[in-house]
Amino acid sequence: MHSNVFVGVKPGFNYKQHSKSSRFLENVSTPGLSSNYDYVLLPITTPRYKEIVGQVFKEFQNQSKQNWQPLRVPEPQLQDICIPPFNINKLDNDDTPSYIGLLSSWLELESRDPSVRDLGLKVLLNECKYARFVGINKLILAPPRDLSNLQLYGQMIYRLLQKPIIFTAPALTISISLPLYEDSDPLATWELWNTVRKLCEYHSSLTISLALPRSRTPSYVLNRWLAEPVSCLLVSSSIFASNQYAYPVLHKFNQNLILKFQNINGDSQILGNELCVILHGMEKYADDVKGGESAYLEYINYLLKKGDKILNSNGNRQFMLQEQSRIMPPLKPHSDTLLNSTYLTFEKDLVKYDLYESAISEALQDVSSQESFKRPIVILVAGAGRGPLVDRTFKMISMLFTESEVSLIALEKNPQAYLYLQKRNFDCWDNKVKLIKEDMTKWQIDEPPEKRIQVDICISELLGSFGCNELSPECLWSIEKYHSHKDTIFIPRSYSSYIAPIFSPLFYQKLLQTNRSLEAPWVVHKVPYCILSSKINEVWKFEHPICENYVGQDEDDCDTIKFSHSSLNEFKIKHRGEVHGFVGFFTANLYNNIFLSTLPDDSMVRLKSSEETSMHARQNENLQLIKKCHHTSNMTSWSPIIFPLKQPLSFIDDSELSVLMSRIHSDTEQKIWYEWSLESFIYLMLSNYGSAAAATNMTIPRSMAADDTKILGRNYHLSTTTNQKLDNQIDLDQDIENEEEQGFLSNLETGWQSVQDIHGLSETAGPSQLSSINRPMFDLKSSRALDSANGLPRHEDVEEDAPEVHVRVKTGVSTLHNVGGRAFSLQL
Ligand SMILES: C[S@@+](CC[C@H](N)C(=O)[O-])C[C@H]1O[C@@H](n2cnc3c(N)ncnc32)[C@H](O)[C@@H]1O
Repeated sequence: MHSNVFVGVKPGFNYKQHSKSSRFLENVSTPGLSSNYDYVLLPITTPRYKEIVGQVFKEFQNQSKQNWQPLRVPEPQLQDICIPPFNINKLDNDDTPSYIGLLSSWLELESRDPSVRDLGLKVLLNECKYARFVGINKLILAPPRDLSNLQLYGQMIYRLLQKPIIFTAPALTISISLPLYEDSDPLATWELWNTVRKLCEYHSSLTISLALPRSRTPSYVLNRWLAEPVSCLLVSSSIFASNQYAYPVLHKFNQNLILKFQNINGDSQILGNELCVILHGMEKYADDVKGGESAYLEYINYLLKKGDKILNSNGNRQFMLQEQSRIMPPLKPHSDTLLNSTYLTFEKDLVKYDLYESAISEALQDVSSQESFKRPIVILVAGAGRGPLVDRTFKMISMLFTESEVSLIALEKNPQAYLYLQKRNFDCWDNKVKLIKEDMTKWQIDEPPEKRIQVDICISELLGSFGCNELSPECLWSIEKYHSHKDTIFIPRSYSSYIAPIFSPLFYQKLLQTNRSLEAPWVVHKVPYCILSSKINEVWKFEHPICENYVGQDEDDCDTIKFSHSSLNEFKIKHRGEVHGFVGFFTANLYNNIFLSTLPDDSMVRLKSSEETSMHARQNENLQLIKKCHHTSNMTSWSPIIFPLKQPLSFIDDSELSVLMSRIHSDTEQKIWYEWSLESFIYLMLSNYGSAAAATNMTIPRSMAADDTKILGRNYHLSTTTNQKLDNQIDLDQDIENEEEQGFLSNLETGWQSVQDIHGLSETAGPSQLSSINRPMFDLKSSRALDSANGLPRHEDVEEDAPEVHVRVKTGVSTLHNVGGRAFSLQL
């Protein structure tokens, strides 16, 4: 099995020499290595094309002073192209590498001069046309140079994406190259990308190529990128260290970073987006490392193979299953008839049934030891499906009881599943199971109470991805009301639902693209998302029997009270971002200490406390019920559910999100549904309160502290190679064996340098024809007058000794989603 990550190289060559000799670059690509890589990254056009276009543009400018004419940009000629117009369509078994194209980086798509922008777009179109002709489908584009014009850049990209040359199948992918992060502001490059992507309305042909950093990536930055459509990882030879044998190796944090992308690659294939690791600059240090240029390639191939092995190991069942990523509507087993194939999928999850078996066994033992239970003990499997829980119960009963001591009933409303049960009863259970084809909410309800069957143990699995979303509470209430006594045991005896705000651009993009409702919950399988909060909140809990918990309630109100819940949840979020919705999980207590959990591993969960506890909790933070939870190991039955937001909501550093989640049970409308909404806040510390202008000592979130149009790092800001432990830093080194490193080969290169190298920007002058000679590339200076030490307004601007007031300021609010169940509801 292979993780499907490809390897690409950008060969080192001299553009000028190339343009003179007009040899195609494939002939100068590194000889003898082609079997080790799948792609060659090459510019579409040569510097000669730039010169010709520049000349045409000058003439256009001169001419249009007298007589305006539309700008005509010539298409590249044979001498202007780097990739040959032949031998491109590969045969299936051919392993000659394919091409990834580099679009011209000298264009100024964000220029304030409309004719410069127009020129840029026309050149890009010419290059895309040629790329399509030769069968290239992935093209890398340089980021904007000047962030103050980011909207203009985004506008040009969007115009390009609207052209049939891009979207006609097979669609071209335009991938913007960016450093994975910047030391000075780790989320700045993500923010740049996020702005462009939003301007382009989450266009599915727009992806990113990330230049790997030299230093350890903070985990919150990496997690953000792992949820994005990353098509290429750009690996500069300068980020390699050399091991004790002088071979080039990557630092462990970058090995692990590649492994994480490798793991998620299948998930990002929701876009058909395959990941490619592109090596560049190998020629630079070829003489300094053992094995020369090929050593880099061998190393990357070795790393990816090693990654495949780790991901295919026994502990990673999900990866082995290699299932396609999917977004599905939640099942409605109460009102719909499930398919045979759906049952088959349920039944593959042996872990779940093993846990049920343990719970059943413990419950049976408890019951058998209690005098209060009359014989025969009546056991009901409510919603038996094709019988996996009946199987397990039958097995336990046979071990613990004689035939006359127990009566086993399997109740199922699905007529086809019922046929299956009949066959199994005959084949496997000696016809000893009493089968009932009935809806459990209607079962014997019209019979006089003394004629209704009373059950001692009720076993069910009516749980959805959010716990209560397959109407387990309502269905089991019927059993409780009509068929239980005070000692009836319910398996599960309780289940809780949880939510957390998430960032999931791919999920949002897919819903937009496929015209699916942004107001309905969706079950997502292998769709990357990133939980934004440090905690996951329990929103409500159902316990069986239900009525014990409602002693003293008016019987008439009972249904509504039991099944409707509203929960207001607060989430603190440290780093700025974008919320696309809320992910939902559940845990269930089957019996005694036996639990199922779909919560992610190592999640910190804030448990729902009673009103009384939460009052104390407010007074004393330590009383908060926080617990570390894990996913039930290797349990595959449930994928998370996502409650989307119609409009993603942006928030800044140190924000607080307040989320309303409601479960509404309406007897009059005979349905249940969920509604949700969101508000965002920040806290400000104001002094001289009352004087609106005097906001001092503000706890300014980093994203506000600098002029947000110019927040990226300086002109090739030099990253420090410190290994200092940042908050939230990843430390994934445990499972990678130790490799001796003897320091980096060069100390001077950053992600920006890598992006510059990829586009050949260090070798060419700036776009001289377009009046920007000697201007720094990516001139992303911060412009606001800030105290350089702490990013706050300068001290002289701040009034001292003013009284301080903490203010909670609302920064955003969403609409209420799925009002009245208009997009999604469950029929009773
Ligand atoms: C999630 S499936 C589980 C089936 C089975 N226990 C298993 O583990 O494969 C839920 C089953 O309950 C049945 N079901 C749901 N609501 C029901 C109801 N009100 N009355 C009877 N059966 C119901 C469905 O038809 C389905 O077969």
